[in-house]
Amino acid sequence: MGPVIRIHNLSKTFGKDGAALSNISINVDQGEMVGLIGPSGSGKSTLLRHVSGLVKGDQTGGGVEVLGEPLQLAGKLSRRARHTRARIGYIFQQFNLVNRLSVLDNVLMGLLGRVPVWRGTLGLFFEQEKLLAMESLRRVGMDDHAHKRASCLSGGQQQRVAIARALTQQVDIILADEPIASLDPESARCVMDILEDINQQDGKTVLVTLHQIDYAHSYCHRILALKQGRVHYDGAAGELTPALLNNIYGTTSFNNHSLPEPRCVLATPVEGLAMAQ
Ligand SMILES: Nc1ncnc2c1ncn2[C@@H]1O[C@H](COP(=O)(O)OP(=O)(O)OP(=O)(O)O)[C@@H](O)[C@H]1O
Repeated sequence: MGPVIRIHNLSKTFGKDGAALSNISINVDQGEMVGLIGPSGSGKSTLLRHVSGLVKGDQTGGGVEVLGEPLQLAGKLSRRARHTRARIGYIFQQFNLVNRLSVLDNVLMGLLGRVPVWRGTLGLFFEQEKLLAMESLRRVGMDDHAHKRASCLSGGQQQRVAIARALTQQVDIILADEPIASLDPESARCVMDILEDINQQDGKTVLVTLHQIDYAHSYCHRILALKQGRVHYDGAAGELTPALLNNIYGTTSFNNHSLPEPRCVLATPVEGLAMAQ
C-alpha cells in the first residue's frame, strides 16, 4: 500500500500575513507514528488542518490525498472530501467534548458520520453501537465513567474520552493537535501511551503535533520539524541531535541530556534523512 497521507506542493497564505505553509511535500505511510514539531507559529496546526480538510490550501496548486483519494487540490475540496474525512479522527488540545452530555453519549457521537442523520439527531443508537462505544471506553480505561457528565472529568480523562470517540468512529488515521499541551506529566504520558497502543496494536496511522520534544522523541518513530512554514527536518527520532533542535528552535538550550532514548526505531529509514537546506 502507498502512503495514506500524501501532501504535494502545498502552500497556504493567510491574507497579507505571508506564507503559513510554503511548498510542503510529505508522504506518511500506513502505521507510522509521526511527531510534528517546530516553534510556535511554524505551521504545525495549519498543516494538520489541511490534512483533515478543515482548511483549504492556496489556489496556486498543490494538494492533499488521504487514503488514496484526493482530499483537496489547488484550494478546492474534492467532492468526496466528506467521505474521506469520516475516516480521519481529529484530537484537539481542548478535547472538544460536549460538557452537558454523558461520557458515553460523547463517544457515540463518533458514529454520527455512519448512522442516518435522523437517528444521530435523536440520539438513537443500537445496542451493538453502544457496545462498540463501551469497548472504546474500556480501551482507554474510561468505561467506569461512561455515565458521568463529561464536565465532571479531569483534562486527562477528557482527552482519553476524545480518543475513545475517534476509536468509535473507526478511523484509519488519527490527527492529534497538541493533545497533551494542557495536561500534567502523568496524564500526558497516559494519553501518549494510548496513542502509541492504537498505533502499534491496531496499525492506525498517527500524526501528532507536540511542543514537548522529549515526548515526540520517545514516542514517535519519525519526526517532522517545521520552521517558518517549511519542512526543516524529516527523519528518525534517533537521528535528531541537540544541534538540529537548536537550529530548528533558534536556541542553544538543547544538549545531550535533553533527549531520552527513543522507545522505537524506524523499520525502514525515511529517504533523505537530513535537515533541509
Ligand atoms: N486562521 C488564520 N488566520 C490568519 N493567520 C493564521 C490563521 N491560522 C494560522 N495563522 C498563522 O499561520 C501561522 C502558522 O500558525 P499555526 O497555528 O499553524 O502554527 P503552530 O506551529 O501550530 O503554532 P503553535 O505551536 O503556537 O500552535 C502563524 O503565523 C499564524 O498566525
